[in-house]
Formats: sequence, structure tokens, C-alpha cells
Amino acid sequence: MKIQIMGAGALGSLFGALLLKAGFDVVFVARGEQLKALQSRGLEVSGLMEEHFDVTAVSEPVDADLVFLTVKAYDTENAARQLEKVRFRAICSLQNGVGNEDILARHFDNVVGGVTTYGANLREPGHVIYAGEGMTLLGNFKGSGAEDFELVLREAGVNVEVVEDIERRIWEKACINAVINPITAVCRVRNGKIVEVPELWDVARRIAGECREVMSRMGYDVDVERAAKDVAVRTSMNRSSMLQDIEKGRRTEIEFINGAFVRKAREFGIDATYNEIMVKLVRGIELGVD
Ligand SMILES: NC(=O)C1=CN([C@@H]2O[C@H](COP(=O)(O)OP(=O)(O)OC[C@H]3O[C@@H](n4cnc5c(N)ncnc54)[C@H](O)[C@@H]3O)[C@@H](O)[C@H]2O)C=CC1
Ligand SMILES: CC(C)(CO)C(=O)C(=O)O
Repeated sequence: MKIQIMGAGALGSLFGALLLKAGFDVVFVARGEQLKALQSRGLEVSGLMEEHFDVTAVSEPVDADLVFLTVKAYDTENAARQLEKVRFRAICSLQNGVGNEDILARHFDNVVGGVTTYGANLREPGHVIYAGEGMTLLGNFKGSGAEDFELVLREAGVNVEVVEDIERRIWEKACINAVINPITAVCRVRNGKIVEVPELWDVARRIAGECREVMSRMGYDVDVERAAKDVAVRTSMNRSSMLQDIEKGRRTEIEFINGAFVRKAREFGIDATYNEIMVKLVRGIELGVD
């Protein structure tokens, strides 16, 4: 069974390492310094697992049985176009944000949606920190394949479950990210501060309210405020992925998180001013406005 990791950054390297350890034939598709490091030194894993792997790393996708997509959401369209040139049975997104599966469904027949709470960071090119064991939910978004991905992940020791309502799960995770990520990125604070600082919690509550309204109009009853508070408390010492992106001068996934709620709210004719403001502020920071 040949498994391709399309976008071997932090998360892709972690999942690739777990699959390699279980004996699968894994190909890492990477770019830049990460590609060079994987090709010359292999993959180093620290944290919850301490291991070194010699890996197969390439710059362009190759034929495989299954593909995990682990690029950032804004790179999905480009990755899909590259993957159109090769053959594989099914593709599974493990990304955050809303819309990745829709993009993939325009290109491929078998698309599996995924949501994971595993945590990984790149310490330096070729060196991934396995920061947190979590849960991975999978579900068929178009065609089939979820059970195939479940099987390989289970064999690799990953906590995984196939669900019938993957679209809802993707939006639920996006709710949490929509509340926590932009505030932490704009204010440059750890997740816990959102709950500790009344002014920040006030903004968080308003974003959560808008997300809840959007979810409700989609037919999903979710207490976004409570869910976001739980996660912020549980991950109080985390620097959110959006904050890390901003600190490193990288583009964020804001358009696929709060931006997705703004677009849905517009469709339903409901107000999403707080989400819209967060999109604009984070875009302002990304643009490096002095
Ligand atoms: N890192 C984490 O703990 C978690 C990340 N996620 C989500 O997973 C996705 C990936 O996140 P990270 O791994 O943290 O990001 P990352 O930026 O570390 O990894 C993405 C990698 O994909 C590469 N890439 C992009 N387009 C490519 C292409 N066409 N060909 C080859 N390589 C390409 C980039 O160069 C980069 O190395 C995001 O949507 C993120 O929100 C979800 C849960 C946890
Ligand atoms: C849940 C949370 C907010 C944890 O930091 C996260 O997913 C992120 O940082 O993107």
C-alpha cells in the first residue's frame, strides 16, 4: 500500500512518520528547505515519539493508492491541480477550515473529509515535534474511501473514527478556530487569555454568537460559546496556529475559517460583522501594514 503525503509540513510529516513506523510505503511531497532536508537528512521526530526515518521525498506527486492532503487551505487548489496529473484511489484532507473538500470534489471522484486534533510543529526543516495525541474523524464527502483511510491510520496507531456527518464536524471545528484563532493572532496572546480577559471574552462571545446562528441556519445546533471556552481552557498555554503564522510572517487560513462564516452568513442574509472585522484585521496584519 503506497500512501502519499501531499504537503509534508508539520502535520503531514507527523502522519507520514506514524505510517512509516507501521510499515507502509510512504511518499512525502514537499517544497523548499523541507524537501531538501527530507532528501538529505531524512525525517527526525521528537516529542511524543523519538525516532529518525529515511524517507522518500519528492517535489511533484507520484502515483499512489491513497493520498493525505496536508497543505494549508490556501494551497489546496494548487495541490489538487498537481494531483490531477497522477493516479490514486482516494484523497483525504486533514486540513483545518471549510472548503477544502469542495475544491477536491471538483477535481476527484473519491474525497474523504477529515478533522484531527493531533498536534505537530516543525522545529526546523526535516524535524517535526509530535506535540499532542488527539482524535481524527473521517467521513466520505464524495464517493468512497473513508474506511480505507481509517484502516491505515488505525494500523499506524492513530485514534480514528469514521463518522456519517463529516461536514458538520468540519464546520464545528471551524467554529472553535473562528472564535480562538483570530483574537489570539491580533492580540498576540495564548489561547487561555480569551477566557481570562473580559474584553477578549466579550469579542469571543460575539464571534461565537454569529457562528452559532450560521450553524443553526445550516441545521446544526451547536453551543459554540461553550465549546470554544472548553477548548480555550484546555489549550490555555497554546499559541494558536494563526498566532504562530502571524509571528512567522506567514499567510493565515483566516479566509477559510472566519471568511467561510462571513460567506455563509451572506447567503442566509444574517449579520456576521464580528467575523468580518476579524478577517479584515488579520488580513491587515498579513499585509504587513505599518
Ligand atoms: N500542525 C498541526 O498540528 C495541525 C494542522 N492542521 C491543519 O493541517 C494543515 C497543514 O498544517 P501544518 O502542517 O501545520 O502546515 P505547514 O505549513 O507546516 O505544512 C504545509 C506544507 O505543505 C507544503 N506545500 C504546500 N503546497 C505544496 C505543494 N503543492 N507541493 C508540496 N508541498 C506543498 C508547504 O510547503 C508546507 O511545508 C492546515 O490546514 C492546518 O490548519 C490541523 C490540525 C493540527
Ligand atoms: C484548537 C486550536 C485553537 C488550538 O490551539 C487550534 O486548532 C489552532 O491553534 O489552530
